[in-house]
Amino acid sequence: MSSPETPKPKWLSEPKTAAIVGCPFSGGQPKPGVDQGPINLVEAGLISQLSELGWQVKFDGHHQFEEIKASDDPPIGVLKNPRLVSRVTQSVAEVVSSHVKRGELPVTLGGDHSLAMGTISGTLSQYPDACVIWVDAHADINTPETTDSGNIHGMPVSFLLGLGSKIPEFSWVKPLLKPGQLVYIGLRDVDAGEKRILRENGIKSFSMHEVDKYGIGKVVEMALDHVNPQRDRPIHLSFDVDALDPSVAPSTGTPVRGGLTFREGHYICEAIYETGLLIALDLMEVNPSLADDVSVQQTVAVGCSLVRSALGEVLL
Ligand SMILES: NC(=[NH2+])NCCC[C@H](N)C(=O)O
Ligand SMILES: [Mn+2]
Ligand SMILES: [Mn+2]
Repeated sequence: MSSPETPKPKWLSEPKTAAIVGCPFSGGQPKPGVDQGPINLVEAGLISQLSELGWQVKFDGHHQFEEIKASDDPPIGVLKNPRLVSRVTQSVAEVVSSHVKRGELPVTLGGDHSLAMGTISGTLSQYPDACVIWVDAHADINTPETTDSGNIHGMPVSFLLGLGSKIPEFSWVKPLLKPGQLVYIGLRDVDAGEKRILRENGIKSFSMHEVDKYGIGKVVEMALDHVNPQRDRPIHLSFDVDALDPSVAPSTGTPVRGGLTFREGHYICEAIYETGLLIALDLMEVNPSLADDVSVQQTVAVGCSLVRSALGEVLL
């Protein structure tokens, strides 16, 4: 493959360093267990796997988030666990920002996808014109007005874009993301209100329909052409493991059939690595308490291999 041609990353320091940000957090959705995702990914050997790829790996342990008792965190409107999600994602934003600032590549392991409110805020605070490639079955762009579930993992993108009513609890989230900086791949379960938001804001998305129609190679190229036409902007890749088909990654909270194959998921990561522009990576929504042991192992292994692909593992 093309490892010799991979451009030297302009934004990463030498020796190239990956900073693992383990986020055992489940407050953005109702199913327990997703907080164990990062613990399982690290136990499966992710750190040594990345070292073998030639990265210095920094891991300061999984983040300990302050706890807020459910009774102290009643819903704000329909938003569930709002204070907890706000405080956790704010602290994640600070950690990610400090790694990006030092030229380290933060690899944030979720945990649920509300965490991306923090990771992307952190990246954009250092590189305001970075682009975001969001790989997911879902658009996670509900506002407090459109959400049916009240689960904040279905809303981080709208907060980052500054859409919807302003919730004082989340006033730390600055609307740093502009619609043209964002592109989706893998969508197939998008709520009616979200479809309207995507349309009204002209947000580019490649659903599974386009993946079927054009093939993943062309889709990634078109996605990059949209957010990064000159291939000169840093990239934040936010990968929700439920983008993969449930037959590939069964242990996740909101599986949707008809997803990316094993290779399509890895191809996205490989192609983004090849740009030499990746500065931050999220791997979210691995939930080891859902499904049987074999499925859990399979999902954790796929999670590790997606991260390896994004950090330069090649087939040949
Ligand atoms: N990160 C995820 N898995 N999000 C699923 C979101 C599902 C649904 N659209 C909601 O807003 O509740
Ligand atoms: Mn999802
Ligand atoms: Mn998601």
